[in-house]
Amino acid sequence: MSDADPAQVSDRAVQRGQGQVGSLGSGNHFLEVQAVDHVYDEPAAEAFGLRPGQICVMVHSGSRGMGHQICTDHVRVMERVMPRYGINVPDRQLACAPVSSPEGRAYLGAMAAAANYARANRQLLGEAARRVFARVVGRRLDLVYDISHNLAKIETHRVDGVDKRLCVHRKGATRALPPGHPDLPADLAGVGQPVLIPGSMGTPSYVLTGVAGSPAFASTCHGAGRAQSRTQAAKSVRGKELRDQLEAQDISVRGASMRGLAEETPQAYKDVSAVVESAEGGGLCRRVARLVPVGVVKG
Ligand SMILES: Nc1nc2c(ncn2[C@@H]2O[C@H](COP(=O)(O)O)[C@@H](O)[C@H]2O)c(=O)[nH]1
Ligand SMILES: [Mn+2]
Repeated sequence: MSDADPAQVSDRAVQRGQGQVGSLGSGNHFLEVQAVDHVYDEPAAEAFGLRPGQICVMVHSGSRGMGHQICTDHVRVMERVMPRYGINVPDRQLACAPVSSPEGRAYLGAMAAAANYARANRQLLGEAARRVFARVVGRRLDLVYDISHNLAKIETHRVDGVDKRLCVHRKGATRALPPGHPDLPADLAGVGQPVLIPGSMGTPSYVLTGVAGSPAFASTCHGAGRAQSRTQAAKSVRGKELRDQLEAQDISVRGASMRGLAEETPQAYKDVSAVVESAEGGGLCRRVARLVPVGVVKG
């Protein structure tokens, strides 16, 4: 993102980022080998380079400790300056300042820097996957799309017939540009932006595309979303038992810890197919392909 302002990133954040670049991270982050098991829209799938039976790699990772530190640093600043702007919030996590204020601009600049770091991080993870695929199966991996989520960006949207500059904050959400959007590269102009909605390590994930007339500022959900807390999930199953169950369904699982695996049990997530159907029904996006897990690495 060209509006990144590295001067707004603290030394502590840089330090945390330096040690982690090229790593997956724990929790819901993953690198998953998947197979395309259903295509809903052949022309769109073809434009994205997807076909039935094809093997893909989906990577979910972000700005790691650097992003976390940036958030901590700037929330602290926001808390301090809120009274100056007459802002009162019920929870400190909602601490904020006007977008155009020095504090608001500083945070947006730091957040854009974190988004660039996250992209570099995913490029390294993608490159590692490419090298393994080239060495082991002699095949190339081509990029379908790389997109951030949990990000605020300044964008232009038409509101009541007038173009407006808005700060669009996508939390638990991702961008879904419709066909013909000026920010799309030429090869995607006729189809729209590829949208990735992962499910869980034991259920399908989806590739969708943005649609015209979205009522959500060209946004949709990013993922099925949790149905159970990590504690509830870890109480419901043991990591080893879960890994055996998934292996019995021909899904290979590698995780940094058994407790971490249990916290990520598929039952801890909502039914991704139902979530995707409602997003499509709500006019936010359109299904292109369904992918099923073959092997998953959890950090
Ligand atoms: N295909 C997989 N999907 C997974 C896995 N672990 C979590 N998830 C899904 O990803 C999203 C992440 O969304 P976020 O907004 O919380 O970052 C989450 O909601 C799940 O639906 C996995 O191992 N494989
Ligand atoms: Mn995420």
